[in-house]
Amino acid sequence: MGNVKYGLAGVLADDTAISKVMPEINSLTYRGYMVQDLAAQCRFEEVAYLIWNAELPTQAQLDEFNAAEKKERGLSADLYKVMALFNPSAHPMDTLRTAISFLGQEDETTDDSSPEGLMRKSIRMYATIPEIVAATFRLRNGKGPIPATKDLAFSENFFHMCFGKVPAPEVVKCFDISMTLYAEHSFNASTFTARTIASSMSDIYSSVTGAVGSLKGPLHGGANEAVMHMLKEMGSPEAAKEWMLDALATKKKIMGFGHRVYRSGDSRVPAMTGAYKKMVDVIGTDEAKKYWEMCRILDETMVAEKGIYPNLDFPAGPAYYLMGFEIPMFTPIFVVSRITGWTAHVMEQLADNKLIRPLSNYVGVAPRHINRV
Ligand SMILES: CC(=O)SCCNC(=O)CCNC(=O)[C@H](O)C(C)(C)COP(=O)(O)OP(=O)(O)OC[C@H]1O[C@@H](n2cnc3c(N)ncnc32)[C@H](O)[C@@H]1OP(=O)(O)O
Ligand SMILES: O=C([O-])CC(=O)C(=O)O
Repeated sequence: MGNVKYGLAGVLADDTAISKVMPEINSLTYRGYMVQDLAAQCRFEEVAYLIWNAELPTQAQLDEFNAAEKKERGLSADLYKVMALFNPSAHPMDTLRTAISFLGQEDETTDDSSPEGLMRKSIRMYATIPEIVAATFRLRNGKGPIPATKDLAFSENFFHMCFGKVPAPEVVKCFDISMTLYAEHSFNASTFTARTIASSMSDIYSSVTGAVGSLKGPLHGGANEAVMHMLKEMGSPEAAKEWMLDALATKKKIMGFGHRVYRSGDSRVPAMTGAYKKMVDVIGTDEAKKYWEMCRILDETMVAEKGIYPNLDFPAGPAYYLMGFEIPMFTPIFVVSRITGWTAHVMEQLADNKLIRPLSNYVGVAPRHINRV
């Protein structure tokens, strides 16, 4: 109605120099670098540095950055106590949201929004969120947390904290690529949530806590879990095409397909699918081949029937499953990466802040009086 842009579709809400989604050249750039190049040639730590500092690091800068991350590691005894009280059947996104909120209230500098203060808290969350997610994974399975080790790089350390060992290089590479691809994506719903919260001059932990709540939804980050539930429901490659045709006939949304900005394919999907395929070949089990084949059939059928392409959540979901993560851990793993983009946007918002407060188009009853006298 009128000038309302429902879902803010097509609205330019602010400027950003962090990333650019470029459907016209089927790419996405972080600080000007093509995400495909970053995925192929850089480790996630370098990408995190780039997102925050606008340039790729020299070796000396990277060493300093990694040392700063390692220094911020470690969860407090109080946070472990709180985590032990969580409802064991709660979704890990709910417990992660609460844990990040807890990090905020225990930080004496929460309200320091100087550039240095914001960067320190961003690095603190980048260091501690993987620990929270890994500890959650183990506690859910009746096992004690495994502390981080300073000898391993970011992705290897995450596997170590989850499983007590590091898998084959192709598996680690696939995970590291997923971290790079998930790190940042302009004004998606969770990032916009983070910026909106920051715009009232609230603190960065509040922004991230709100962003976690937004990412959880199945139309956004929660889709990587929904994809895997869908694959399990259909069960086999033989059933995949029929399942999808039935779903489309009954107007069901197919999880992991479609995107608000990309209309002819998500630029991150080829890099993620390539890494997923290499991992399938190395693992080589019937189960790995089965899910790969199901994905191939679903992709082919959806494009042929509706002209709708997979988004990053489509290959990422089964890739995480194959790495050994249970389904409710997939969206928290997305957070391990997206903390970089969210916090970069909070810093950008606060560097030149204007309160985010759009108008609404009122469609309720016309003005009226109470006539009690
Ligand atoms: C990391 C990420 O967050 S990526 C996104 C992850 N989310 C998903 O995978 C959930 C499934 N996908 C969707 O729900 C949607 O594609 C969204 C939410 C991502 C984008 O939604 P919008 O930009 O609002 O697109 P919209 O819903 O208007 O879709 C346009 C048309 O394509 C159809 N469509 C879009 N996605 C799908 C889908 N996954 N399955 C079936 N039909 C779809 C819509 O029904 C609509 O059809 P219509 O014009 O006949 O009504
Ligand atoms: O951009 C979006 O709307 C959703 C998305 O792909 C992301 O956040 O990575």
